Amino acid sequence: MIADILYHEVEKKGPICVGLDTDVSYIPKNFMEKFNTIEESIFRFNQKIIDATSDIAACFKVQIAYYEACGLNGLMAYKKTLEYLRSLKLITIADIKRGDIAKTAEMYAKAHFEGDFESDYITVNPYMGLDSLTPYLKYVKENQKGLFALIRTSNPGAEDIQYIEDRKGIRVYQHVGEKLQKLGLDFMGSCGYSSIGGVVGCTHIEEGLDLRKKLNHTFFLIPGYGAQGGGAKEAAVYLRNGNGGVVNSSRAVLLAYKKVEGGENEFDICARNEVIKMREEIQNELSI
Ligand SMILES: O=c1ccn([C@@H]2O[C@H](COP(=O)(O)O)[C@@H](O)[C@H]2O)c(=O)[nH]1
Repeated sequence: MIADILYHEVEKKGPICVGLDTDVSYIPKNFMEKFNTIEESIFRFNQKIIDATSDIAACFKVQIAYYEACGLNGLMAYKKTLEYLRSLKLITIADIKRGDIAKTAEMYAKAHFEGDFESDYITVNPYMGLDSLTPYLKYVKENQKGLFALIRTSNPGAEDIQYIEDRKGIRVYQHVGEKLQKLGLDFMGSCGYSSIGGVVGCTHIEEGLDLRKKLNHTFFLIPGYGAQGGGAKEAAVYLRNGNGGVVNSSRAVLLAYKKVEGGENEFDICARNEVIKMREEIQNELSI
């Protein structure tokens, strides 16, 4: 099960997921100019970030929107980035947030679990219902693939729909989390977590405590660190003995060089230092 592989990566390296949300405007000008195409600039930038962090990051999340925004050039960079990560046996999460009727989901599964854009995990939006997840499950069972399904997202507007309560005061996201955990019981790894994971933002500490307690077999992908205001305190509540989740940071890592004088010439080292700092902050919080 992919959950076991990710669990062991976290054990070895700590719970950090590096987010490769590579907006071309983040690439330092002098680096960008070394290459003839946007595709090559994006890919080579990612490659430097990956090489600088692969020993301290449990996994890498590639957010497809940043690549789609650059058209075919971007998608080529996306494909090459995933291939590079997989060639180094690093765990990949394709942040594609798909959600559609089962027949269409079948095509999304084929597109992102096989072929040009193959990834270990993909993110899905389960708010269309559990039938929209069914086509992915055969890949989870037979091909060591995994899902991270949205539960309680990190954005302020998460409250608009995810906080709607039933008559007993139970919120929509709590129902979603419980349904996903139940579905995940058929895909349990020996580590005690399922390959059907959940996305929970580290921007709200109270929800974190409750979710960690109730969803004891759900491995979490935890965005919201850094640029969205989440910190070690909020992220740590989702972890158990330092495991059971990976904390994503994208902008704070990719743009770390902007905080250092002359940093654009060593953006990869700045990214590495940011990951080390983040890992230390979370570890300190866990040891309190
Ligand atoms: O609830 C969610 C779900 C996904 N994301 C994604 O995570 C990263 C966050 O990027 P930062 O730059 O570290 O803020 C981004 O790819 C989002 O699409 C999320 O933020 N919240």
